[in-house]
Amino acid sequence: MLKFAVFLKPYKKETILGPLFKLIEAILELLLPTMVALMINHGVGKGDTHYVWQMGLLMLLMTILGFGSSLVCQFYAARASQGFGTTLRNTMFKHISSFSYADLDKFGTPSLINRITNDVNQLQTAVAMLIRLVIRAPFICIGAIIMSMILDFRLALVLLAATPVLALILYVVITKASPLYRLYQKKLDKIALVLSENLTGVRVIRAFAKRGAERVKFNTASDDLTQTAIRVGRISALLSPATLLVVNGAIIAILWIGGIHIQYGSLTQGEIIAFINYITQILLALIVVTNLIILFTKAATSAARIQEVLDTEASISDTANPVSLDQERTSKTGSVPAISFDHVSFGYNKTGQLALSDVVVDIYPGETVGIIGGTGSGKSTFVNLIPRFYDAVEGCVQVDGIDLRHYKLEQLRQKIGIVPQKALLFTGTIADNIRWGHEHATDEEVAQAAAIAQADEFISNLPEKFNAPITRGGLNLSGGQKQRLTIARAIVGNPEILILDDSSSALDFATDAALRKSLRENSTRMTVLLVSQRVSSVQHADKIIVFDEGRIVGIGTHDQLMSSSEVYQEINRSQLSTQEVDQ
Ligand SMILES: Nc1ncnc2c1ncn2[C@@H]1O[C@H](COP(=O)(O)OP(=O)(O)OP(=O)(O)O)[C@@H](O)[C@H]1O
Repeated sequence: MLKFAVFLKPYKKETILGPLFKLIEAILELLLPTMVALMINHGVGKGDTHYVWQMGLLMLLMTILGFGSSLVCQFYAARASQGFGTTLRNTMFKHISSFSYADLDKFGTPSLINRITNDVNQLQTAVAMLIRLVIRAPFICIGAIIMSMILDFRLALVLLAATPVLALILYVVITKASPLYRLYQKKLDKIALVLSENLTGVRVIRAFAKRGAERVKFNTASDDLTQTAIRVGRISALLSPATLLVVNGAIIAILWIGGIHIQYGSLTQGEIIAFINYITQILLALIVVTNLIILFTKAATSAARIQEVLDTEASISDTANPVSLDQERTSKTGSVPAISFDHVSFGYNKTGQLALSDVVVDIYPGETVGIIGGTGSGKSTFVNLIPRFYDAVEGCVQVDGIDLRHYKLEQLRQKIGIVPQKALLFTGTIADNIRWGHEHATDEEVAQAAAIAQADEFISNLPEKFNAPITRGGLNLSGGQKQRLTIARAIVGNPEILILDDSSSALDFATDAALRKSLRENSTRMTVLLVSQRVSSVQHADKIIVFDEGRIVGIGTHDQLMSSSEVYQEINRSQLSTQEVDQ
């Protein structure tokens, strides 16, 4: 947890002054029982009302001063802990943003959300408690023991004897509770996963009448979490009563021994009352300490989960010596392929099955290439390697004759416009969303991109046209409208390579054909990769790559493949009527 101290650096003042003010309060609190003893022995005992008033007033002043110090400490603690939480959250967010797809897959989105919210909150609370109580509680414990020793050393020994028993209880509880806290956080991740799947897939769940089954799934995950929480609670709940038992046992022993001392006149009544006050202070401080220990055990689990994220180096990052623009320009001359796959293999799981095996293909500048194959045959994986969303396990992928790993990621991705399979838009206007592809695009460029993407017609029917708002994720648009906007977003920046990953699946045949025609006319210098399951979408491409079980099983034009590739013929036979092919 010490590693996180760096996030408190900007709050040095608060972290130092906060506990100091709490210390002032603790010192004042420690003096009170001795003052009560003096008041009883010298004031009440001797009937000196003036002395009683004097001491009473002094005690009142000390209480007010203590209260003020406590308030200042609370203020500093809130400032430092909130600032700590914000900086940590921002750092995590920045770090997670650099993650590759593979890194994101490793943690899973729900777990990352839990870590950046729940776990950071846990640490934030721990920081606030650290400033407020971590010095105060042990100080009160030790201070009260010292003050009791000053009052009567033999009686204080009873308190000291109770200490190892308390330490043993703490040790047992912490060793038992720690693994359970880790388990608890994992179960919380599971709940987040079920919840996010349910909320994002609510339409599908309803359409398939799966609400009952999903409710059972959620209840099971929720019960599982509850059971773990109860196990954690049972163990943690032992701590306070066990502490109370030991300390109350010590109080009984002190009262008994103290009574004997009073009989023999070696202890005054005021002293025994002060003694009991000190024991109560110790007891309260010990309860705080035990709760702090529970809190810090939880925080340690959260800290480990956060550290795991921060320690994960982005598996895809910029090279130390990226290619210069000059090198890039020189490499483009001659007959260098725009994209080249040289014996590339790739698997999502290092030990698992390969999603791409020994892929060899060259795609030349300006070519329109269709990519076709059955579901799960590796089409999306193939195109996802080009913007370096994933790195090849074997072989090498090149763009303009340069290994992808030698590009600056930003430089590489600026060359590529990608339309993902799942059309996702962001809150804002239609124009804002299209400008994601080119921040400084003029209104004309935005309109032109929309026209190429066949989106102009539906946009012109909207009252606010390009300023029409898009709600979260593009919920207020149809699937086809969203797809057309994502296409406009990809082409507005006039990329050198345009990848359309099955992005016309929600378009009708006429719109799909119009889109392809308009792309052909407006992207003569662009290299276009058209992933599709429909033969009609790719049949006019300069060449078509056929995938089957992660391997390329055919490359050629539609006519060549119709006579040479069995897989292509089979796809063609199985899915399309002659009219569709001819469109
Ligand atoms: N993120 C992932 N993690 C693990 N395996 C994956 C992941 N994405 C895809 N796969 C697996 O890789 C293989 C190829 O998937 P890919 O998405 O490339 O196929 P596809 O041809 O694009 O299919 P579709 O046309 O259905 O989109 C499949 O077996 C799939 O299960």
